Formats: sequence, C-alpha cells, structure tokens
Amino acid sequence: MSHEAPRTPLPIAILISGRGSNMVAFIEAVAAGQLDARIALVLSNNPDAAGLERAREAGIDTAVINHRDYARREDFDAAMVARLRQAGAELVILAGFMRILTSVFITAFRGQLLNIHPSLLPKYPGLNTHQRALDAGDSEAGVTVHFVTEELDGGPPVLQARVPVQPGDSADSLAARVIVEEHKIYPLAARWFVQGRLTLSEQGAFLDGKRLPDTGLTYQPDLDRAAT
Ligand SMILES: Nc1nc2c(c(=O)[nH]1)N[C@@H](CN(C=O)c1ccc(C(=O)N[C@@H](CCC(=O)O)C(=O)O)cc1)CN2
Ligand SMILES: NCC(=O)N[C@@H]1O[C@H](COP(=O)([O-])[O-])[C@@H](O)[C@H]1O
Repeated sequence: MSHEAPRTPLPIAILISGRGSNMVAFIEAVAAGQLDARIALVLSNNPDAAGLERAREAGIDTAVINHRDYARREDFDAAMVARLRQAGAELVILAGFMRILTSVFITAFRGQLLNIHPSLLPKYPGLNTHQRALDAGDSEAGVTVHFVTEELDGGPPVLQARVPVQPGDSADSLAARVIVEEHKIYPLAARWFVQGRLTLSEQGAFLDGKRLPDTGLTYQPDLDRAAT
C-alpha cells in the first residue's frame, strides 16, 4: 500500500488582457490531467477582457486591477503582487497580458514568471510581431515561451514553435496558425515547471539540470516524451 502523501497541485495565476485562449488551453490541460496545477486566480488589467467571463464559466476566481487607476506603474504592479500573494500563486503565467512590468513585479516572482511571445525571439520583441515578420520577408514565424525579466521579451527562452509563412499570409492568417502552436507549448513548458524540472538562474534557463539553448528547445510532437 502506498503511503505517499497525495500531491497538492501547484497554485498558479494567469494574467490576461484579452480573449484568453491561452488561458483556456491551461484550463483544458489541468482538466485533462496534463498539468498538475490549480488555477487559483485569473487576473486582468482590462475589465472588458473576454477571458474573464470564460474563467468565471469555468468556476475560476477572477480579479481586475485596472492599470488606469494607478498614476505609477510601480503602484499598479504592487497591487497585482499583493493580490497574487493573497491567491498563493507559485507560478505566474502571462497569457496575452499587455502591460510592461517593473522590477517591483519581476523581483517578487523572479523565476516563477513565464510569458508567451508571438515571435521567434530574439527576433521581434515588443508588439506587432507577425506584421514585422511579413514585412521582413521571413520564411517562417513562430512563438516563444520565456522566463520574464526586466528586459522586455529578453528573458531566457524555454520553448519555441516554428510555423512556415505561406504566400499571401496576412498578420491575422499567420497569427491564426501560430496560436495553435501556442496552445501546445505553453502548457508543456508550465508542466515542466510544475514538475520541478524547469528553473531559472543567473546562468539562464535549465531543464533537468541542463542549460537550455539560447533560443530554448524547439517543439516537436514527441518532445514531451523525449524530454521526460
Ligand atoms: N518587464 C517585462 N514585462 C513584460 C514582459 C517582459 O518580458 N518583461 N513581457 C510582456 C508581454 N509582451 C510581449 O510578449 C508585451 C506586452 C506589452 C507591451 C507593451 O508595449 N505594452 C504597452 C501598452 C500596450 C497596450 O496596452 O496595448 C505598455 O505597457 O505601455 C510589450 C510587450 C508583458 N510584460
Ligand atoms: N506581447 C504579448 C503578446 O502579444 N502575446 C500574444 O497575445 C495573444 C493572446 O491571445 P489569447 O488572449 O487568446 O491567449 C497570443 O498570441 C500571445 O502570443
């Protein structure tokens, strides 16, 4: 008879600013038993974020902290940190969260803070990434999951997925292809963190004690089995 104590799912918080499809991918991964976590809170800076209603429909606690209510970014960040501490979040997932965070937030959650960015970093940090890739004539685009640091979209990459740019692509058609890959790689990277296998140090991002490549691992369908 096993006397192992039942594992307590890691409490995580998801920050959104919009529709929340990556948040839904996390809800589905938890429900499918693919992510041993509990979504303790969905937090948005945007009271009109469509993802808030999707979270509520799933029975998940939600909160809105509107950045427009704060004169200073640091005060906005401190309010979010306090709410996340109240929720007991041990991993913070930025999922289409559209505010640049200050060191107030980064310091509070360093090494426990991931983001998904719709480009093959280090290419195209910032906004409007797919149009920039198209304007540059790139043959492929993609998405990166990375640890979050003070440097905007400059934190150590964990995992990337690549998609081909097709003739006639618009930013919207490219985004529609990339988002499918986002929903695969973000819960997978979070799974590695929840398993205690993914860590951040001053030397970079590590998986199973091995330093990840500067652009992270490249997603392949069998990657999870290969990496486990
Ligand atoms: N310190 C950091 N903060 C954030 C990071 C990060 O890596 N370090 N990642 C971003 C997510 N992101 C891209 O992946 C991103 C989000 C927002 C912006 C931005 O320019 N925001 C503007 C407002 C834009 C708007 O409201 O539409 C701003 O904050 O003034 C750039 C990149 C999350 N934060
Ligand atoms: N700079 C951050 C950024 O642009 N993130 C991007 O916002 C979208 C959010 O979609 P979602 O709300 O459906 O998850 C995603 O494509 C994500 O990569």
